[in-house]
Amino acid sequence: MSKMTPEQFHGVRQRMDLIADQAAVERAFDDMAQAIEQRYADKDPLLLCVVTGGIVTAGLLLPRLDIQLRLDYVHASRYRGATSGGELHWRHRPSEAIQGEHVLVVDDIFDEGCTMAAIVDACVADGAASVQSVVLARKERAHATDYRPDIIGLTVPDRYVMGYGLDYKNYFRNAAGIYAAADEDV
Ligand SMILES: O=P(O)(O)OC[C@H]1O[C@H](OP(=O)(O)OP(=O)(O)O)[C@H](O)[C@@H]1O
Ligand SMILES: Nc1nc2[nH]cnc2c(=O)[nH]1
Repeated sequence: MSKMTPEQFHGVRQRMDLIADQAAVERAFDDMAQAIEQRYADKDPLLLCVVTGGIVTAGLLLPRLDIQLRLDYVHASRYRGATSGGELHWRHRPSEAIQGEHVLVVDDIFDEGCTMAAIVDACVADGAASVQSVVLARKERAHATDYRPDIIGLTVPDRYVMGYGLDYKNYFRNAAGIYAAADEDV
């Protein structure tokens, strides 16, 4: 995994713009959790975290959910440390575990939408009883698919965003807010 120098890291941090502060993001998580509880109270869903970016979203949702549920993960990535997407690479697809389940796919962002659409299609192909999705953020842009997530925390501008699990060149996933990279850094 490639590294940034401290000078590069601090430069990106100084230039980035705040999109949603910690309080706004935490409120979005409360709303997402409420929507999930309403849909899945009696369904014993299988939450499917999309690694890596979805880890923080799943981790902040789980303790807010007071319902019977289980957790598994898929690992599918298009960006792989870059700021524009490419082909989807599957690294973990738990096909057998998905058969007959009410699956809720959990990810950090719906941008072009290709990643989520492909994961949802894969779950259907693997025999899920139902498949819905939740994302922390949806980008305000035209998407490359007709598929839309069922539950969306925040809408963010069409800029490269980071924080709360979203990376910039593998860094900033731990930022406690959602930030947009400056044009010169994208
Ligand atoms: O809507 P799309 O344009 O398809 O992009 C969304 C995907 O991009 C990011 O993953 P990425 O491929 O960067 O991998 P990561 O989870 O390791 O960050 C993000 O976590 C979503 O899964
Ligand atoms: N970190 C990050 N990952 C993405 N994947 C697709 N779009 C984005 C984005 O704006 N930021």
